[in-house]
Amino acid sequence: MAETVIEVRGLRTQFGPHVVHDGLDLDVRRGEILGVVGGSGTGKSVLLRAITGLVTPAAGRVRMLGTDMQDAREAELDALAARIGVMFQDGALFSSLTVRENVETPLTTLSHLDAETRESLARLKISLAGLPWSAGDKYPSELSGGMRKRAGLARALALDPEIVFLDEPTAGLDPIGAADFDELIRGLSTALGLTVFLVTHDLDTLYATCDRIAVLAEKRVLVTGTLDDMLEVDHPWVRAYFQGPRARAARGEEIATPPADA
Ligand SMILES: Nc1ncnc2c1ncn2[C@@H]1O[C@H](COP(=O)(O)OP(=O)(O)OP(=O)(O)O)[C@@H](O)[C@H]1O
Repeated sequence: MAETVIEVRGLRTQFGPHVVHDGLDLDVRRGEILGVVGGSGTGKSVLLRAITGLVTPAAGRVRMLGTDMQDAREAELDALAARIGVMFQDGALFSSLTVRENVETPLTTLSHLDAETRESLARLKISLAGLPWSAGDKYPSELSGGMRKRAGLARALALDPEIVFLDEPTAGLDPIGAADFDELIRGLSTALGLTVFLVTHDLDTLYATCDRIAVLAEKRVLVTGTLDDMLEVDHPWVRAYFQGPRARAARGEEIATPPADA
């Protein structure tokens, strides 16, 4: 079995009295695309932020790429940060910088790179994310939503990460743009051996890209498994989500239409 690159044990996160996760365990394996799903407010984004060190857990442990994050020194956390990439829901680009400058930002941490090499690497990542060369000279406000997402992905890929975290990458995209993005993620994962932690509500994305699914409910990871495994899970939310009409459509099953005179 593939190496575990993220190991979460007994995670508790809370904001004041509001407990989001309690006793949450999760393993992510090298090279897989793990889809993280759950109802609105179940803590998918907070889990992504807790694993990437942007939210401090109230209890529990996160071990990523061999580093115990709660015991690590600052230098170790910096080294770890260079091995992961994060794409936030809105792209989180700096509006006053061009796309190229945005993608160059993480590269400035590599002091041995001169400006010309930084620019070439940024351009490479921009085209890897499926954007035309010319997009590098544009400001985020000059791009469509789909292009902004690709720019966010290019920035997440800037440092050749081993793991990328994607928070609802297809939200707000039209179905064709979303399908293109799914293909891009799958292609990058295969070509680069990337591990992908993918938070999504999008059933089509799950079916098109994910190797495994983790379902968040009741403050923890309720179940993990393949999409086929999800059909066997006897839990009201899991049943409604994976056996509802949208899931059936995503699987390509025919949906029975009521007779005209019904
Ligand atoms: N910085 C914060 N301060 C206080 N509460 C927060 C903060 N961030 C998130 N929360 C709360 O934590 C809970 C989980 O939020 P999160 O954004 O992770 O949900 P989600 O599962 O990603 O939801 P959605 O599917 O709607 O995006 C919510 O109740 C949210 O209000």
